[in-house]
Amino acid sequence: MATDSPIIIALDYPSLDAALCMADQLDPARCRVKVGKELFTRSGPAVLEALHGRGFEVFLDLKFHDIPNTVASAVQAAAEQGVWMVNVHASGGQRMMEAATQRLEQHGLATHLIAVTVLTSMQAEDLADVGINAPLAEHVERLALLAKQSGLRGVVCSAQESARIKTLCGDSFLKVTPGIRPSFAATNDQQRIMTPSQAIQAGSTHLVIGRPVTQAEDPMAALEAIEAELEVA
Ligand SMILES: O=C(O)c1cc(=O)[nH]c(=O)n1[C@@H]1O[C@H](COP(=O)(O)O)[C@@H](O)[C@H]1O
Repeated sequence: MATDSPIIIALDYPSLDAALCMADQLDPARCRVKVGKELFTRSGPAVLEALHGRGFEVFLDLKFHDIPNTVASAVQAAAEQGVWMVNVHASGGQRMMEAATQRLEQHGLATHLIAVTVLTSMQAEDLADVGINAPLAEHVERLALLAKQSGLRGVVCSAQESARIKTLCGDSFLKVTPGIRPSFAATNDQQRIMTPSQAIQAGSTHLVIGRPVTQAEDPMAALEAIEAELEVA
């Protein structure tokens, strides 16, 4: 079932049952879902089949980062399982991203391939620790442009960077933004955050939201509060 909603709910759970318990409270007409490293490592492709069977479009968030051929093959494997979106780390470089893009094209696979720029949990000091002394925003811009030049459909970035990436890479280049914190939610380990409506106004095309919904006492009420906030924005 396709949805127009920009909301992607992160199903960060340690088991298939726990993830499906949450998915069963959600409506595939009102959000997409994201399967990340913990859930996929525990449950494998069965979780994709179960979510597809319930009508959800799935973002498989495994953030591939390896030599070009290995990443291209992993992206192909994800796309052949019918996922709506899959991602790689832009810092894997242009040849890696191009190999993945070309592999999808060669096999006629329509899955959206996007690249992580700088994780939303990171700040400038964290980049400096790994030898990147450019200002954080500049490094995000560099990686977004590299992803675009490599034929990718968009990036994962913080909503704080969406406006600048929109100017540099255009409206149709996807800006998928985690680190979304509605006014009622805790920050947790995220650093570069924005509210849902601020993020959309800044040019984010998709909002990745995990704990503010999945750990809410009433997850559907939390999702509805976010939808209401977006409608009035
Ligand atoms: O690729 C991602 O989805 C991602 C990239 C990033 O820079 N930051 C980030 O938080 N994420 C993911 O987005 C989700 C955010 O979840 P919450 O912090 O619970 O809303 C988690 O599943 C993260 O793995």
